[in-house]
Amino acid sequence: MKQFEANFDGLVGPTHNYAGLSFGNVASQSHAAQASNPRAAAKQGLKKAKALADMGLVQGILAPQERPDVHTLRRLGFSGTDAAVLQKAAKQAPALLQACASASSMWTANAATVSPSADTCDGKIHFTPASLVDKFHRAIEPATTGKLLKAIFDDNRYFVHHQPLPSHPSLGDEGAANHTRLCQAYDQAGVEIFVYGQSATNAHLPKPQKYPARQTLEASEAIARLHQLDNDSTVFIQQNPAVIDQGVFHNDVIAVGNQNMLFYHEQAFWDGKKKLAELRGKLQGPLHLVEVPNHQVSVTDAVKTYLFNTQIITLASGEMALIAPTDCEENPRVKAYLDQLLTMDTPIKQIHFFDVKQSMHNGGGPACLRLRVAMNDTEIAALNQHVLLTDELFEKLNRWVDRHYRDRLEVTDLADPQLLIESRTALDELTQLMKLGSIYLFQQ
Ligand SMILES: N=C(N)NCCC[C@H](NC(=O)CCC(=O)O)C(=O)O
Repeated sequence: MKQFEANFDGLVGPTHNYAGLSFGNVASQSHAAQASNPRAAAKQGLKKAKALADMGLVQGILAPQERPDVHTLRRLGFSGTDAAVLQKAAKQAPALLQACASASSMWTANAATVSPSADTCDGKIHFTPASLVDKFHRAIEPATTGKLLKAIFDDNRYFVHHQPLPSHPSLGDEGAANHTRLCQAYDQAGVEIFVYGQSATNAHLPKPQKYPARQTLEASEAIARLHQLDNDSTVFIQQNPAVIDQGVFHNDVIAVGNQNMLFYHEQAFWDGKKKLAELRGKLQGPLHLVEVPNHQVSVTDAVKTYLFNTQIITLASGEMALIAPTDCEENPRVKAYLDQLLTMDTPIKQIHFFDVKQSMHNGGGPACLRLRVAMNDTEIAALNQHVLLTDELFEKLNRWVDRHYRDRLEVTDLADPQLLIESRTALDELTQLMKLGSIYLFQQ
C-alpha cells in the first residue's frame, strides 16, 4: 500500500485583514491597522499549495469560514438586519466586530490535531478540532472546522472525529501547530510529540511572564488519550517559556519535523536534552536532530523570518526539501545558515522559497497554512476528492478569487454590509465548486 503525507492548506478568506488581534504574536501586532490585500493573500497561498502538488505531494484545500460572523455578533446582543448588526457592532464594540471578521481560519495548522492510522490503537485516523480558547477571534472557529473536516473525511471506516476539548483556558489547545509526528516512513507507527506552553495544574512547571502560553499540558494529554496513543508512542515536551515571551506563540514557530528529522532552535524546549533523549529512545531507527545554534540564528531572527515555520517535505526521490518563506532569503544571517544547511549531512537537499507575505504579516508562514494528514491510498480514496488540488481546481480557484476578492481592505471596511454579501456569495459558490454541501450557517 502506498503512503503519503497529504497537506491541506487553508484558503485565505475574502475578509483577510490586519486588526492586530493576537497579543503575543509579534507580526500581528506590528502590522495592526495596515491595509491588506485579500486577493493577493489567497493567490500567494494557492501558488504555494500548487507548487507542492506539482512536486508530487497530495495537496488538498480547506475552505475558509463565514466572516464577518454575524451569527456570533447576534449572540453578543447586536440585532436587526445583518447590515444593522455590523453597523451597531462597529460603533459600540469595534473589537468584537474585528474578532468576528478575522480570516484566521486560513492557518489550518491550528484547525485540528490529527493522528494517522499507523499510530492509533483502532487503526483509524483521528481528528480533534482545536478549541483555540486563548483568542476570541479564533475561539469561534472550532464548530465550523469540525463540520468542514467531517464533510471532507466522511467515512467512519477510516476516520474518527472528536469534539473540540471543553472550552476553558486550562484546556487550551491550538492543534497541529503544537504537535509533530516523527516516523521512519509515513505508514509505520511513529512517535507523536506534543509541545505545550504551560501546565494548568502543576505549579512547579515554569510559565512565560509576558505573553500567553496558549497550549496546556492537560489539553495535549487529553488529545493523546482521545486518539488512543500509548505512552511508548508519545513524548510531551514543554516549550521554553523564555521563547514564548519573545513571540514564539506556537511551537511551529521554533521547531518542525518530518519523518525521522527534527529541525529546531537551540532554545526551543524546556528540559530539551532529557526530552530529546526520551524521543531517541522511543523512535525506532535513525533520528536526525538538527539543532540551530543561537549564535547563528537568534530567536528574534527566527520569529522575524519564520525559519522554523517551514515545511519539510519528502520528495519521490526520498530527499527532503524545505519550503520556506522568502523572508528567510532576505535575512542575511538566516540565508547564510540555510546555505550551510545544504552542505551539512542532513536529509534536506533542496530549499524552495515562497512569497506568503500577506499571511506572514499576521504571523502565519508556510507551515501555519497547512494541516498534515499522513494517509495510505485507501484512505485518500475515501475522502472528498473535490478538495484535492488539481490543475483544474487551481485554475477554478484563481478565477473564483479574481471574481470575488477585493485587492485592498482596511479595518474600517469590515462594517461594510457589501463585504458580507461579497463574502457569502463567494463561499456559496465555493461549496458548490468543492462539493462540500451546506456547511455554512447562512446556507441553512
Ligand atoms: N503558527 C501557526 N500555526 N499559526 C499562525 C496563526 C497566526 C494567527 N494570527 C492571527 O490570528 C492574527 C489576526 C489579526 O491580527 O487580525 C494567530 O495568532 O493565531
